[in-house]
Amino acid sequence: SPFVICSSLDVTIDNHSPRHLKNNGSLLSNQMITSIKLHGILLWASMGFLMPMGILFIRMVNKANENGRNVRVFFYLHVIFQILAVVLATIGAIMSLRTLENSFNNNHQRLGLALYVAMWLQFLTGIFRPSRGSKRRLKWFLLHWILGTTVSIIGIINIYTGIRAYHKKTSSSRDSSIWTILFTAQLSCLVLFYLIQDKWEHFQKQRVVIDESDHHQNTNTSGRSNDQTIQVVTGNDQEQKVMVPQPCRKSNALVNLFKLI
Ligand code: HEM
Ligand code: HEM
Repeated sequence: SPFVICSSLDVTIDNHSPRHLKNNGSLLSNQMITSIKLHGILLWASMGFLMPMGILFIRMVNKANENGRNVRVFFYLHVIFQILAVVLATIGAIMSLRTLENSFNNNHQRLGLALYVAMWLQFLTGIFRPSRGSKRRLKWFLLHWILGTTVSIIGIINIYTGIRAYHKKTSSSRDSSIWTILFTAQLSCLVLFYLIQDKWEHFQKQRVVIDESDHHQNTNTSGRSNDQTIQVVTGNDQEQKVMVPQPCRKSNALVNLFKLI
């Protein structure tokens, strides 16, 4: 029909113009597809991998030995990964704003734009942090924690919606479902990594704990191995507090915060 001839002519003559994308986006130039792929790869690498990895590294500080060196290594890993994440996402942002439609008429695009802004805000809060122990540090940590976690989670959601948008635009169902599965597999690896590092000391202590209980069974005939008490002598002589040792709870800054409140 004349319409088909006309629109295909349009495509061949005006290959790089975004004009023909307006008709529900089914006709895409090769250049546009390449731009979208590059956009997807950059933002996947940034918000789908580097950013969550950076967060995992700073969480490992809590577990790191008190020798100071490890702590600093994990802090630098946090900063390096977040700098890389911001650089890649910013390149992806500039690229997509220059080559894609800029219509911002769906959630992926609007949420994406908000993410670019929030990510930069987060980066700036990271750089301008008050020193540990100062008054503003607690408020800073709350902001950095909430904004950082939110950006990372919404970033992950936006990668899923991005893969869907890619599928809609290119109508290649096989392509998009495999990327969804791959991304989910990669996220599962990150979660596994988090769980392992969280339990690492526990794994290493397995033998020690068994040895200890053997020791108690041999020496402690009463069978109660945990009957030590600590007596706290207060100013008032009559009043003595008897405290039974509690098993150590793992805590992090947020738990400490709630204890404070
Ligand atoms: C967290 C990561 C991501 C963010 C922040 C993000 C952000 C954006 C933004 C702001 C736009 C609009 C650009 C413009 O029109 O100027 C856009 C469009 C688009 N993005 Fe993403 N994106 C992300 C991940 C992905 C991924 C992994 C893919 C998969 C290939 C993808 C595919 C697309 C597609 C196909 C469009 C075209 C417009 C549409 O129909 O939605 N995005 N993205
Ligand atoms: C967009 C980039 C960034 C994101 C998404 C991010 C995210 C986070 C998150 C979620 C935490 C809390 C981890 C936990 O659960 O304990 C955290 C902690 C921290 N971040 Fe970032 N961060 C970013 C950039 C930076 C930068 C650039 C710096 C410094 C130059 C920085 C310094 C810190 C420090 C010092 C902590 C530990 C605070 C404490 O435990 O007292 N962050 N970050």
